[in-house]
Amino acid sequence: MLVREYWKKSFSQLMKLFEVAVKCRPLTARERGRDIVRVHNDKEVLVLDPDLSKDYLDRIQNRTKERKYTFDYAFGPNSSNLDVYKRSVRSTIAGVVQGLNATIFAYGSTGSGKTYTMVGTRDDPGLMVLSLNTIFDLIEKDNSSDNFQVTCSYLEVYNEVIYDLLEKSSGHLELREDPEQGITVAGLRSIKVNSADRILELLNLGNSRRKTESTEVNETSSRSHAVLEISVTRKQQKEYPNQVIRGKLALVDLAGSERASETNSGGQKLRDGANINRSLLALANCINALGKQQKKGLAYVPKLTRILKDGLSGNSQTIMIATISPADNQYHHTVNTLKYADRAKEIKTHIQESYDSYCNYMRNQFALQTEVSRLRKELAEKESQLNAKPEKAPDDEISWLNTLSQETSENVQERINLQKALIELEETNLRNRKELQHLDDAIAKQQVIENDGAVVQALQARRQVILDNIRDNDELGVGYQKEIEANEQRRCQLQDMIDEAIRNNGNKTYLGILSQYRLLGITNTELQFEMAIRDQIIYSQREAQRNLWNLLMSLGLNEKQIVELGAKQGVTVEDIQMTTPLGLSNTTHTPNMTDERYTSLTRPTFYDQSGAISPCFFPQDGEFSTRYFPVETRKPRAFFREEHHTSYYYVSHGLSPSANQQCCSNQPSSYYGALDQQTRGFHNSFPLKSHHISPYDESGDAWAVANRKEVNMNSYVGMSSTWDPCKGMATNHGGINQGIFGRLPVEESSNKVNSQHSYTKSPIPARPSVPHMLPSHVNSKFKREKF
Ligand SMILES: Nc1ncnc2c1ncn2[C@@H]1O[C@H](COP(=O)(O)OP(=O)(O)OP(=O)(O)O)[C@@H](O)[C@H]1O
Repeated sequence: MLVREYWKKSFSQLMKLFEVAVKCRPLTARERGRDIVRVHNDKEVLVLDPDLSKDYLDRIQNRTKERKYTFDYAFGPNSSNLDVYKRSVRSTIAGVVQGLNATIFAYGSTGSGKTYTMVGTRDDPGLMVLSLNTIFDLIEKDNSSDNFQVTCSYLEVYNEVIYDLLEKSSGHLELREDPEQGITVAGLRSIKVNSADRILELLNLGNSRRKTESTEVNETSSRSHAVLEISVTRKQQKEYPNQVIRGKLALVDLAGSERASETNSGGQKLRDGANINRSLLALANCINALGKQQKKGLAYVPKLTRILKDGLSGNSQTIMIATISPADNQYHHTVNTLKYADRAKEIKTHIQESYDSYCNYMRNQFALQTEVSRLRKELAEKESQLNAKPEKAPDDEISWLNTLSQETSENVQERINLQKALIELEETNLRNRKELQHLDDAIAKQQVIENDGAVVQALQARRQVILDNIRDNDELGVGYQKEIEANEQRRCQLQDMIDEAIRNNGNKTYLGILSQYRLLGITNTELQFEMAIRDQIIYSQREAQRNLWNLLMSLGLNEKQIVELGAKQGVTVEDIQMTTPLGLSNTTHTPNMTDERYTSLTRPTFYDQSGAISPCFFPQDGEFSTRYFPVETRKPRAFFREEHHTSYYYVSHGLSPSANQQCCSNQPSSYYGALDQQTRGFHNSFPLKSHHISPYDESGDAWAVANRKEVNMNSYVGMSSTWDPCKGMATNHGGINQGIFGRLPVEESSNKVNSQHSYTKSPIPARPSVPHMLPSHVNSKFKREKF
């Protein structure tokens, strides 16, 4: 398959960029405990309460410690490494041969089976060996006549020091930032491999050099993170002769995720534990920033995160294999691992968000690059003309022009880089501030409700790291700002020189192009920057609006009172959920606030299973649908859009979105795509997978539920005119289609969306907070002039 086609295909599989699999190992011969883990439907993991004495009453009153989670894949104790590989990993490996990056890492507490899963045994080879087998198979079957080279390196990170596991007595290795290759480990041995046969041997050799300790939980517990990197270099012969494509696959066997205190360690081991956890925390942050560029100025980025940067960012595919033990005495570790893996599912949302901005960014970049290369070509032509006719332009003049052209080009490039860095910094800071708010919420919730000292301490430590990052980023931003000012000064000087030369020199065309080139470069950069700032301002204003709502509600006012109070002052107060559809509708849409469901703490927001607010939904009413599809019909349909997203969900009962015609069946249909105001059409839409009539359809009305797996795992989008999905009962919405975006409960048989954590049952404690302001170092020129 051509690389281009592969990319097209892989974009459609974008939502598979991050997947979570859980693998439960069998009880070992030494373990005498009870098996408390059950795997259902290849996706669900049920952890039973280790306390057998809990009775039926405890169970129905939800007092047991039984926990249930759903993942992309779940494997029980009878699954072999090959089973795990075939279902969850194999499809990813094909991408590596086509030049994509992928990271597969095993996460779990000590003794849960990480090394077994990654390395395996002769009878049950692990993911490292199986992946290499596939790579060689694919290369053998490739009929493109391209040349391939496969190399492996194997390193460990122990206490923030890097060692080469393929070297007998490796010293400490250093990380280097290479402008072409990104982050590299200086002096790391990279072995050319021609077949997968040797790899298990090499891995075993490497593993025997890993730092292991006997902890209370595991006799030979790995105290380090081990990274096997397989690099596939493909030299193309036909499509783009001699173009080299590199795909990297990182297979990571992390150190045990248990807390230092849990392994009963002290001294050196305690320090190991701290470093292991620091790396894990950073890895989690890095994964959370998936799809983003490397963020500048983070206070400290641990080695493991830096090493894995390429494989965790951009459009790399990442698979997390969470390993658990079925033993009852491992209950806490098992639940902690599953909770962490469950949280990792949120990463998909980030990917979607960053993909949208990534697409915009790529479009701008492409336009800019095309323009720049056109002008470069013109410049080169003019230069060759000048060289060909030296009598018309003396040598010193040509060299002066060359220098001027070179400096102009550097000045433009520097400006682009600085603006890009500043934008990235702003994005990092926004994310940091958002996380800070979440942490404040979580700390408040812990202090008020659950009062778990250890959790509060961990949250506060994380809070401090974020605060440090914000401070460092602010300082860095001021530095960038100064560099931009210097760049601007140089730009003015260069412009003066060009203007002067145009006035005095006959070679006007050349200088004119140079000037145009410089101007276009700057204009493009500024446009890009302006767009990013605009996005940020819109985002910040929404945040500020939300914060103000929280603030007002924490003072004991409910929404109705706030709206009335505003009306008395002649101020129109918009609902917190309200977001004007960008350029699509001028009418203000406000949900019916007199509805008795919307009392002060019961916002029409859904909460996910951890109690955090799930991505906001954006309801659109029937009027909006009619605007786009004026054909009179009784079939309800609705469009809705998530906040900060430009694409819309279309949900209908038996109506196609494109032709506004009856679908072949009377099933609920749901699509994801873009609305066009001009043509009033729904473009580039694609149907959402496996929509089905669910138990929510009880009302007999059009409550369509679409599995949004491609977009955000486990989230569902739907609509109804007479059905309240939160209460699980029929209700009267006065004929208005209600757009809902939420998560399904674990038990699909329940007929409520998110019944366990619906807004009526778990309100998030009110938190006084101040509106978020733009960081002070945002380019003040844009702030003043444009907004
Ligand atoms: N699927 C499995 N089938 C049989 N035995 C297994 C399986 N998974 C793990 N084991 C056994 O469980 C024990 C612990 O496994 P392993 O060393 O892989 O754990 P680990 O998570 O890497 O631990 P640590 O973090 O302490 O290094 C080993 O004896 C291993 O052989």
